[in-house]
Amino acid sequence: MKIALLGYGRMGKSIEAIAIQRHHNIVLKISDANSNYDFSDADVAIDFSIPSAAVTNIKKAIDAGIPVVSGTTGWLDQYSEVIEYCKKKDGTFLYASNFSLGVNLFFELNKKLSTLMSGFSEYTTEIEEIHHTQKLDAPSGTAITLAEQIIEQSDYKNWTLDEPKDSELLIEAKRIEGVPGTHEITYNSEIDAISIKHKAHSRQGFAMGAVIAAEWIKDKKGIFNMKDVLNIG
Ligand SMILES: NC(=O)C1=CN([C@@H]2O[C@H](COP(=O)(O)OP(=O)(O)OC[C@H]3O[C@@H](n4cnc5c(N)ncnc54)[C@H](O)[C@@H]3O)[C@@H](O)[C@H]2O)C=CC1
Ligand SMILES: O=C(O)C1=N[C@H](C(=O)O)C[C@H](O)C1
Repeated sequence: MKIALLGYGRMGKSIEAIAIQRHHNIVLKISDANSNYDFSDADVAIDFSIPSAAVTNIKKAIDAGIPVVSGTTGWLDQYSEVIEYCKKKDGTFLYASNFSLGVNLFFELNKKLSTLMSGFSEYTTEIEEIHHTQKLDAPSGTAITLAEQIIEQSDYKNWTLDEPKDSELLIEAKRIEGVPGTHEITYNSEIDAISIKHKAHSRQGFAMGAVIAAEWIKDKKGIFNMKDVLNIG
């Protein structure tokens, strides 16, 4: 498979290493908006860039008729616009806030636990996410997905990074040098606390998941997510 990498930073480089191990070729590497976006050689595009560049990158790949997988976070206020664009152009698009198998299993666990806890108002819920200090967005895309799952099952109406008011679910975003990505959800009462936690040891799981998603999407048409790829949930 011939892959265009839209974004060649920490994730772009990790994806390149895994793609080569799996006998794929990297035919295009984009590092900034002034690069030459010549997709003519590519079967699929993988976007791990920056929040302000993701939408343009995704649309350029769709315009070129190339299926595109995106893991860039921090641009989701434009998600519906991108989905409409992709449908209009009869393109192929897959977004995931987290591509690792472990986090996608964790999403399922989160849904189950939040359903179980929904009847017990003595517990308050909070999410903690920890990432490296170079991360541009807060909270993480993964924490937003976890929060949306909890909100769907509970009386929480939205999430906040600040002191929570009524019906607000607290996400605490910490930045610590070298941390690839840790997410923990805690249900706290006066009597006890229940926590579930996912801790990435490296970027390998994210990169592997992105390559597997690109392999899976290559010859498909439409809008997909990681649940479709992993067939879970
Ligand atoms: N969904 C997932 O599983 C994961 C998502 N991420 C997300 O992926 C994104 C990238 O993460 P990292 O690689 O750690 O960041 P990074 O900062 O190491 O890499 C981003 C790269 O994008 C490049 N860039 C700047 N403007 C660009 C443009 N117009 N087009 C293409 N590239 C451009 C930068 O030069 C940089 O090399 C972030 O949004 C991060 O949150 C990161 C890990 C896992
Ligand atoms: O920026 C990162 O590094 C990560 N970003 C993703 C997110 O925002 O959830 C996924 C992962 O936790 C690493």
